[in-house]
Amino acid sequence: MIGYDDALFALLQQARRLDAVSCATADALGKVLAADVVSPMDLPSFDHSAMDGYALHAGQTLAEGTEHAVHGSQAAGDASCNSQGMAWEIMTGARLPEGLDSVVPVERTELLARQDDGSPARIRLLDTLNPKANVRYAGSDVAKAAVAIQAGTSVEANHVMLLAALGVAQVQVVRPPRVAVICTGKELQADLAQPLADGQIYGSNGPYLAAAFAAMGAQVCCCETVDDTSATFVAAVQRAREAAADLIVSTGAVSMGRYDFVPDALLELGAQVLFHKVAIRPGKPQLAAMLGDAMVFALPGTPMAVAVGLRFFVAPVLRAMRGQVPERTWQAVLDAPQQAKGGLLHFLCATVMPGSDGRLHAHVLAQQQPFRIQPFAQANAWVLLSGDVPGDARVEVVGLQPETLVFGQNHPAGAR
Ligand SMILES: Nc1nc2c(c(=O)[nH]1)N[C@H]1C(S)=C(S)[C@@H](COP(=O)(O)OP(=O)(O)OC[C@H]3O[C@@H](n4cnc5c(N)ncnc54)[C@H](O)[C@@H]3O)O[C@H]1N2
Ligand code: MOO
Repeated sequence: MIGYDDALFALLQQARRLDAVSCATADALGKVLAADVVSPMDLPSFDHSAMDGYALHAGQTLAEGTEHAVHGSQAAGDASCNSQGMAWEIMTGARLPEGLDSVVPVERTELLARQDDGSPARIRLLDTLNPKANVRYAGSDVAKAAVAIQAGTSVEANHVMLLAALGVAQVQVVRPPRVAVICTGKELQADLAQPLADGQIYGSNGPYLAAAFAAMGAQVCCCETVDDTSATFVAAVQRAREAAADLIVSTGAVSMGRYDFVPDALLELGAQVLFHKVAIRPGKPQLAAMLGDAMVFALPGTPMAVAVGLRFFVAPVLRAMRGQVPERTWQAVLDAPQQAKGGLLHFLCATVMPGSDGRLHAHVLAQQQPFRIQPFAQANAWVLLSGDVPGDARVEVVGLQPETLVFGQNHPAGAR
């Protein structure tokens, strides 16, 4: 049976980079940059004041107590002007008059005389003033032609602020991957508004995958529930191919039972199987294949096998398809010993929080049979284990959702 690392390697070798498309900056949230954003201008674009006060030419330095005639006033939005070698009243954000190199805050001056219109005419410095004091220089944040944001960055609100400041109206982003979701099982009731018939269960894998893919910026082009026959599954796969799905993700019918037809159906369709069964828990019966250009993830139907398949197989492939570097894992200290069957990599739902010692601490949630969904709903992280470990051992952890680098706190404190 193939191990997790080899299975992931086989998948990543098949992952194709998605094309780039142009996108308005305002619509880029959650999309991944396909190319570096090169700054079209200096930011700030001109030298300006960081304080309300007076702009002066300090040269070397201006001594405390020196007096200066004030020639004019410069506010944010005013065009460039020549200082004519005198001091200027200046507002925060205003362009520095030519010939001046420093700003003294108004509260560090004494007003000695006013013009007839009440504007300042003469000031005295209460402190020594050094050149460059309280001036924000052009290009000191981002220089023109410098890389402002790197390709592979997932655009968040902080990036939108920088793009807007640079006047970047359009960015090149990776086109959203198209994903088809096919849930198998005649026991599944896909309509949550309907009562359950005898033997039925509500299908939770389909809504979960649709929500998780939407959160990952993928476009779910089909989401179908089919019965336990190969014919309906094959027809659904063909519809997914006609919809040009990049990924086809099925759940169920991939294990050892009489109705586990997915492996044979995929072979009949001409799929090239990359692996079937991986040394992990949960999710061992997982199968992955190539069907033409489409990657097929045939996940076991058990809900936690689906969650693991998405988090640890599909999500890394999506990152590679978008040109993103592999996600890193974090180290946390376990608060209690854990038993994990040797030879299998175990993925366990946990709450991970920073402790007062500055380290991350992981609490593995109780009752983690793969059919149980409640611990998943209470967790904020996954713990990776490959054998028995004592309490206080350091273990690898990742955020519960793909793309999360920090551990959210979207659960009540009582969940522990
Ligand atoms: N003899 C063996 N039996 C099983 C083995 C094995 O090695 N030998 N492996 C077990 C493991 S591990 C898993 S995981 C499951 C995987 O089975 P399938 O992929 O064939 O999945 P199903 O049998 O169709 O479903 C499993 C389970 O999940 C429920 N399910 C299915 N789809 C959904 C859905 N959309 N929403 C909610 N729940 C769903 C389904 O009703 C079953 O309870 O096989 C073990 N058996
Ligand atoms: O692979 Mo499983 O252990 O029932 O999810």
